[in-house]
Amino acid sequence: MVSPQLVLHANASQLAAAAAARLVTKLVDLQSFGRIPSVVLTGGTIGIEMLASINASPARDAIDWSRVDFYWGDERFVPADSPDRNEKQARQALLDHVPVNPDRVHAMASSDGKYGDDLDAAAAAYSDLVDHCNGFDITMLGLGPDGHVASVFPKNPGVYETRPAFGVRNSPKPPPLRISLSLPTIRTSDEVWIITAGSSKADAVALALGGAGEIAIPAAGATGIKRTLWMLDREAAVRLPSSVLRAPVS
Ligand SMILES: O=C(O)[C@H](O)[C@@H](O)[C@H](O)[C@H](O)COP(=O)(O)O
Repeated sequence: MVSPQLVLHANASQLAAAAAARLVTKLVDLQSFGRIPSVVLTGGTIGIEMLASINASPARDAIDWSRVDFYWGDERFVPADSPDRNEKQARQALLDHVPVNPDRVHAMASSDGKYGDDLDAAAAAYSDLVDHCNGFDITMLGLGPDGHVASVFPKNPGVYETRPAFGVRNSPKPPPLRISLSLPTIRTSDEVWIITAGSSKADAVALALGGAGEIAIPAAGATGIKRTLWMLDREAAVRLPSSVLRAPVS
């Protein structure tokens, strides 16, 4: 397992802009080799701000958006038009403003979609979809103050999940019903980027990078095959020992 790489930024808006620039560059690079990149998007404040930053970037149109496969790390199991939907927020921030191929936007079902309110059927369908894609190029994740990534919460049954995707009930973070990729599936990604800002995340960052196990801190188990990249702002990094803070702050 590759050791995590740490990049620090001065504040949340610089972090979102830097993550956006990094994703644009990565997608252009992968497409220059004739690849159709598969990217796992995240919900959450920074995750959506990053997408909006891509949309505002002049480099946005350097990407052939019709040749990118989009997945989600998790989704709230609510009606499609709910403002809580990660998909809706991602579309508003970026996906509805670029010429994506609708067949390559692989959203997790909503509670008023094809599977109705059957959370387990909706999760099983996403499991089947993910089973047939051979891993991801980049999985982006936000981080909760409790160390959750996607909707894998500490000491919750989800930390033991081995299915590609699963239903979450009683999520500690509202809304209660969700679909999430499991940690083993996140680990099929070539690169995992954990992008987080703010002092409320500092303890979780320090525990995840300080050797905590994934049952207590699921972020500790969010690793990529080739790269695990932690992109932080100063506040989220404040509990890290100086020995870890080798990366220059931008
Ligand atoms: O659906 C979700 O809620 C997210 O996927 C979740 O994993 C999020 O990324 C973290 O909770 C961080 O969220 P914030 O950046 O808003 O704190």
